[in-house]
Amino acid sequence: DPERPAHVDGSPPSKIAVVGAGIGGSATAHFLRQHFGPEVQVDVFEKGEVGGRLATVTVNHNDYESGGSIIHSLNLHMQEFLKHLGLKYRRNVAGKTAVFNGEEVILEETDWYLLDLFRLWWRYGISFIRLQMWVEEIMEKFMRIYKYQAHGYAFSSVEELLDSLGGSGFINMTRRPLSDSLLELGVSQRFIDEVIAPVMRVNYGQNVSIPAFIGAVSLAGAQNNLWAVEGGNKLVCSGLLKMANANLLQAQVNTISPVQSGDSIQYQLSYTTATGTGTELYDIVVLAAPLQNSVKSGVQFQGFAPPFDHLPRDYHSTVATIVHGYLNTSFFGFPDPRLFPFTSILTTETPDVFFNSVASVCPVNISAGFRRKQPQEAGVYKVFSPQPLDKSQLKTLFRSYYSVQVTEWQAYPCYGGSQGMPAVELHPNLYYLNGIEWAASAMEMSSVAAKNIALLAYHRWNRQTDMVDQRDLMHRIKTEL
Ligand SMILES: Cc1cc2nc3c(=O)[nH]c(=O)nc-3n(C[C@H](O)[C@H](O)[C@H](O)COP(=O)(O)OP(=O)(O)OC[C@H]3O[C@@H](n4cnc5c(N)ncnc54)[C@H](O)[C@@H]3O)c2cc1C
Ligand SMILES: CC(C)=CCC/C(C)=C/CC/C(C)=C/CSC[C@H](N)C(=O)O
Repeated sequence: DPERPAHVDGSPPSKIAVVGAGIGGSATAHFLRQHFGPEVQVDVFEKGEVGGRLATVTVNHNDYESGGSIIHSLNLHMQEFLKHLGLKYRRNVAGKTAVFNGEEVILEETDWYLLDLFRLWWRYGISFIRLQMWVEEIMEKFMRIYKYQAHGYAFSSVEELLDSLGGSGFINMTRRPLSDSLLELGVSQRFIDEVIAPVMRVNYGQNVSIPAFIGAVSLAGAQNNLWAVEGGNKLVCSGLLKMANANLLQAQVNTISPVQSGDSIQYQLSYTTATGTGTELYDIVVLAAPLQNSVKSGVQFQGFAPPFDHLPRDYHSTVATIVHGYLNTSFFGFPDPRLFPFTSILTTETPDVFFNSVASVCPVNISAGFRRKQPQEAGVYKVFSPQPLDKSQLKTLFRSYYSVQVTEWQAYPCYGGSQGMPAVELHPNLYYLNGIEWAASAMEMSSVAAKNIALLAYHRWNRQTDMVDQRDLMHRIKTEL
């Protein structure tokens, strides 16, 4: 690559910038430190709060997750972070889920696993077993990434990364509607409408025409082996920045422009802080914030055009409303709240249903002896909806309430369509992390992308082409010591 500056003398970079201190940017800072060593200066720019889409709100002296909340037991980067940081797991407190179609509860969990299985089989045939096997197989292939990354392999694009894990099957899954894949698998339309669609609504606020790959990730997020971080998931971000010995700059990056200096290229970042503006030069830059207009990162590129004709479609608005009050169980067909057995209600795709889900939520610090509130008591609930709830909608869901806190997120990509993934390499030493969200948006996906970019930046800097985009990695790593 003639454009790429040679660092054949082996000199390490002296300054690296990361834009964004969500889980993607914080994990990038951590992995960059691991790979480039203790000498390099790592500056992390954050215009808002450390954590980004990992955030909490306080209700009645307790904190609750308002953004990214659950982590899968096989999300190994997130697990590693916890171990390194000495943070603790917070397990999901068991509770029962039901599906509501706007008029009545059409599916409910019971206390008996066998009875639930029997009911599912009775209603949907063997759809749920087929589905479980499908998700397991995808998870198993996805987990190859940890081995590849442990061996130091990197990928120059999201497509290359997915291809190495699941071949063209994975790439096709990013382009094909979930419903088509499931019907082909033999999953019944009724199961799709009554189970799959409600899961897609609660997790990604979208319908079953989202691509099959993100659909599979969403289904993994509905399994029962989930956890969160005691004290709040955002603690991982602040912990990683500290462990990486990164300099956190409370500033909005406005422009990034390449500057030729001798044989090499550096990047000038211009930024705004609370007290003024500044510029700074870096050898390597990682952009760990979505670039779509609706997300308002505000970053402009000057002096070059990044290699996307146009960015894929926009981000999807999801509103998280945290209510402290009394659930109106009558609305779900249970006039006596003492007889309401559910902690989460999911909804089907029905025109009049104005919310995606409502669930009783636990605080991020669960003390010993914690118990969920009964529906006849005042409790804390999280409602996901595409639009902010108006007064009458709140009155429909709650008999009365003490407080309402609303967070409007530009939450995840608007999935669908067959656009490709945004590039990872925007310029020789300028990388973009959040393209991976177009395959699937989750904490672990940003962490996988962070490790990949740190490895890629390291190999590119040292011109180690044999560690990038290698084929047949399963076979190769078996033969490596
Ligand atoms: C409501 C909700 C629920 C979710 N639930 C889950 C879940 O249960 N499990 C799961 O795994 N995932 C979940 N997710 C998805 C998950 O939260 C995201 O995929 C993940 O947090 C993305 O992290 P990130 O660091 O890549 O991006 P972000 O968290 O968006 O971080 C980007 C950061 O960059 C900063 N920034 C932007 N522009 C600039 C600039 N110009 N200069 C400086 N800083 C800038 C932003 O302020 C932000 O802090 C959920 C998301 C939402 C919104
Ligand atoms: C990346 C892989 C392989 C698995 C991740 C599975 C996972 C944890 C998916 C979560 C998806 C997601 C965006 C959930 C949002 S809503 C979460 C929860 N129901 C809530 O109430 O906040």
